[in-house]
Order: sequence, then structure tokens, then C-alpha cells
Amino acid sequence: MQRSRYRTLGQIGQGQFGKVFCGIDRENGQVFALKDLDIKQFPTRKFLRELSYLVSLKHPNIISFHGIEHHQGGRYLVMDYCEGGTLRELMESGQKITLQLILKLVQDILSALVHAHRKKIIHCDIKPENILLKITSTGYIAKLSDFGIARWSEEQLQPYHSGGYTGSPAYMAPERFYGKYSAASDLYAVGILLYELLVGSRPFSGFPKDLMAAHLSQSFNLSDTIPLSLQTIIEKALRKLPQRRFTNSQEMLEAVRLAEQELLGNSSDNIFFIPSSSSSLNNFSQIIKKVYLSRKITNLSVVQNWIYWVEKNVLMVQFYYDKTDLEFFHDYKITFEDEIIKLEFSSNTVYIFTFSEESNLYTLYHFFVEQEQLKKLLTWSANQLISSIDIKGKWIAIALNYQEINIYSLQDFKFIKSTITEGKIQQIITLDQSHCLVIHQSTSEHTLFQIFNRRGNLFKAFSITLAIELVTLSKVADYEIFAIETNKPFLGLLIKLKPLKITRIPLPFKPSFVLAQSWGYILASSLGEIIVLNAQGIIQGEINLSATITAITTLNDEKILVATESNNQSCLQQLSLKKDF
Ligand SMILES: Nc1ncnc2c1ncn2[C@@H]1O[C@H](COP(=O)(O)OP(=O)(O)OP(=O)(O)O)[C@@H](O)[C@H]1O
Repeated sequence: MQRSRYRTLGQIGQGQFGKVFCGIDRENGQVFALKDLDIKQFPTRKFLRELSYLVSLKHPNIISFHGIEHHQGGRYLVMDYCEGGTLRELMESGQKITLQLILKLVQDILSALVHAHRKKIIHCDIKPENILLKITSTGYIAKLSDFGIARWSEEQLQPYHSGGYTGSPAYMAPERFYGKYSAASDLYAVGILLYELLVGSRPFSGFPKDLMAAHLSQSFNLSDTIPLSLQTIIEKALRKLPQRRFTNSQEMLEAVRLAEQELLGNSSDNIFFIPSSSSSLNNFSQIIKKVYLSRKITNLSVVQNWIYWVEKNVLMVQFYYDKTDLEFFHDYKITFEDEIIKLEFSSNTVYIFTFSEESNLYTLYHFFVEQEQLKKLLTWSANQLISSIDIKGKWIAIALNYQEINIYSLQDFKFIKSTITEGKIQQIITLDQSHCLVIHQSTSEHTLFQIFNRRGNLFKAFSITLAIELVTLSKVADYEIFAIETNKPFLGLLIKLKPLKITRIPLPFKPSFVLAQSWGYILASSLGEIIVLNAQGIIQGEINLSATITAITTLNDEKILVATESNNQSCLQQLSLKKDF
């Protein structure tokens, strides 16, 4: 048996007929969905049927089928991978969905239906669970999936109550309960979906029997807050008689396009519809200490009760305890020959990188704070150095000149392995005791992730269609990072790496600092705005310090230290994050 072309990056979901995996093409790092079709549970007839729809349909808004992969245990259907998850997941994520996004997604779904209906295929199961979201540098793309119960338009169906045919009653048009269906039945389901996206709940709810009665004879109300043009579209899509709905999917698509033009024009403002609990943000934080300083602080870290800060080639260390008045004295002051460019930490050791511009020489030192021991460890001659230290302080990954990755043991400072990579290394993050993530900015619209193990061997590589920066490792979940979208700096990204899953988070400002906490993230702009996000990326609170933030660090789970500057006056503030997360 040949080795599979794909390497799995974890399971994404479990359908009725088998598991779905996220897989990487070993050759080019592209990510695909691998739907494992359990031969026992998924009869070949049903498999061929779903396949016949997928093969017939090639459209940017329909999940593409890329082939069948046989493996030892059975067979995989290889399909487009949608790292944004399902539309249902987005709706339940607590993130605000803008009117622009609602109209964009509904147009994507209708474009998919225009194509399918032209090919005489009726989807028969339009619902948010079957709309998958691809995230690219241009935004979300909705892709219609799960043609498991789709039908050719000439086929006959059994009535719903005969049990021979299923669907999702909450989205089923009245005729579907009698086994009748047409393109108009799919448009009815899109009408329910549009209603749900705008209102936050569906027009009819209850058990399947109640739902059937409601779809057949009940009317529904729409609040006046929904724009008239959208009310008209919903009203027409949800007519009880199929022949009174839109004549076809193209006509409904045109109506949504017109409504979009009328409502949004060329405006790029974000209009939110669904009231969100986070819309009434409190000032979450309290300034508990504030001291004025004679100098500007540009680098600040707190590790195990020691505050570290840097002024050019001087490192100062001060013990911090709750009653510290923050007046800046220092317990230690170490002067280096060259300018300090970075500090890294592992428990009570600080690693200091210095750089000499004259000789292009990077030097690494370590300092054991309690033992007052400073030691020079390694030097590199390079134009550029990026580093990341293992959390336990056992090894370090160093990238030189954007391309060469070197791994060193920190126990005996021995060189372990060097690898030359293609592309431009932008950041390295140690993920756990044995792996590090190397992030390459391959183009302005692509990012390549490479996972190396501590022996310097490439373990996995895959890419996403987004450029990212300011990447920070989560303290909540393993293999999860937070990043900012380079081309849209008002968007945060919560990226799970195993399996790949991306959540987009609209932000009120462009962050310059991202701090991970055991309950979520703290984001700050250089202008003094700070927000707190929970682990799901939902904004919990905000504060504005109305001063330039020059450095920021966490003191513990509840407190942060922020260095600010305004009117040439530097200041250090200790803030308490008062809310329960
Ligand atoms: N192409 C894909 N890209 C990303 N995630 C996917 C993809 N296909 C499926 N998934 C995820 O896997 C889950 C299971 O998918 P699958 O299509 O097997 O089952 P289902 O739609 O839940 O139900 P069923 O096919 O049994 O009716 C989905 O809910 C979705 O989260």
C-alpha cells in the first residue's frame, strides 16, 4: 500500500457516515478536508450518488471535490477545506455579524444555487450547518456542502411523514412535507436563513410536528428594524405556495444584490444587526497605581515576580510584590557592550540577545536572577535573527537571515541541527516542549506554517490564504495562536492549528500589542486603547488610557503593567482587570 498523499492534521468533525479530517498535501502544503467514508455505514450506492452531484458541480461557492484517496482502512473523499467552520458555528460564536457579511454570505449561497439549479440539482438541505466558510485575504467565502440528500429535479420523493426521506424541518418548505420539491424549496430555506441571520432566531420553532404545521399555515412577523427591502425578500421567499416565491434563484440573487446596493452603497461602515451582549461594554479596569517616571520604558516584562526592563544596553531587574510602590529603583542593573534587542524567559532565567551594528554580531547571554549569575552563551554573525525558547528552557530555535533555522540545546549549548527553508521567516513560536512553529510570510496573501521538532526535523507544513502578523501563543488551549490580519489590521484571528480552524474577530482598533492570559487575550493599541477578549475572542471590556503605550506586560491573571507617554511625561500604571472571565 502506497503512503497516502495526505498527512492528517487532526479530526474536524463526525458526520452520520464517518469522520472528517483536516489533511495536508505532503507535496505543496495545501490543506484539504478528508471525509472518511465508512464502507459499512455508507453504502456504495449512496456514496456514488453524493459523488455524482459533487462531480457535476464546479463553482466557487460549492465545496469542490478533488478526488478519492484510498487508504488502509477505506476511502476518503478529498474536498476543499473550510477553515472558518460552518455558518452555524459563526452564528453561535457570539461574534457580531455585520449586515455586509450577512448579505455577502446569502449572495454566495444563492450563486451556488443558481449553478446547481441550472444543472437540475436541488440541494434539499440548505441550513447553516451545511454552509462552510473559507477565509481568504478578501474575506469570508460561503461554500455549499453536503449534497447527501440532494435530488435531480425530475425525481420523486416520498412524503416526509412516511419516514423514507429526511431533511431539516426548521428550514423545510411546506411542499417538502408532502414529498414535493423544486428549486423554490431551496429558496424557501434561504429565506429562513436570511431571517435567522438578521433576527437572531428562526420564524418557526418547536418539534417537527409543530414545525410542519407552522410552515404550512402560520404567518410570521418581522420587526421594523429590518430594512423594508429585506423584509420584502423574506416575505416573498417564505410564501406558502412555491409558485408564488421568486421565479428562480437568479431572481432572488438579483433582489439581494439590489437591496445591498440600496442599503450599503459603497459604504464600508460596519452595520450590526444582532444585538450582542458585548455591545454594552463596561470600563473593565481600574487604575490601582500610577507613577511618573523620568525616562521612557520601551521594553517591560514580568516573570515570577521580577520586573525586567531595558534601556538601550542596560537591563534592570526589580523584585515586585503587591506593595511595590513602582518607584523605579532596581535590584540589579547590568550594562552590556551592545544594545539589547530581545529578552526571552524560562522560569527564573532571562535570556538576553544583544546586537552590534558595527560587526553584525548577535550575542546571547543568560542571567539567573536569584544567583546573580550572568554568562555569555552563543554568538552569531548575521543580518537578522529571530528566536523562540522552549517553555521549559531546554532548547532554543534561532532563525538567521530569515531562512536558516538552527536548534540548540540550552542544557549544554550544543548545536543540534540547521535547516535552510524557502520563503521569509517572520516569527518563531515554541508550541510545546518538543515543537516550534515557524511562520513564513510567503506572499502578501499567503502564510506558510512549518512545525519543527526539537531535533530540528520538519514535522508538518501547511499554508493559509491570509497574511498574518503579531502572532501570540494561547495560554488557554494547546496549538492555538492569536494573530492580526496584515491587510486588515482591524481583524484579529484565532487560529487553531490541529485541526486548522480560524475565527475572525472584528476589533475596534489596530492592535500594537497582544498579550495571552490564562483566560483569553489583552490587546492594546499604541494610542492607549486596551480591550480584553475571552478565550473565544469575544470582547469583554475596554479602557482608554489616552496616552501612547510604549510597553505593556501582565503581572498576573488579574493585573497588567502599562508604560505610557503623554506630553513628554512617562508613566507606569498598574491596572486591575476587575471582571470575572
Ligand atoms: N470541507 C470541509 N471543510 C471544513 N470542515 C468540514 C468540511 N466538511 C465537513 N466539515 C466539518 O465536519 C463536520 C461533519 O461533516 P459531515 O459532512 O460529515 O457531516 P454532517 O454534515 O454533520 O452530517 P451528515 O453528512 O451526516 O448529514 C461538519 O459539521 C463540519 O464542521
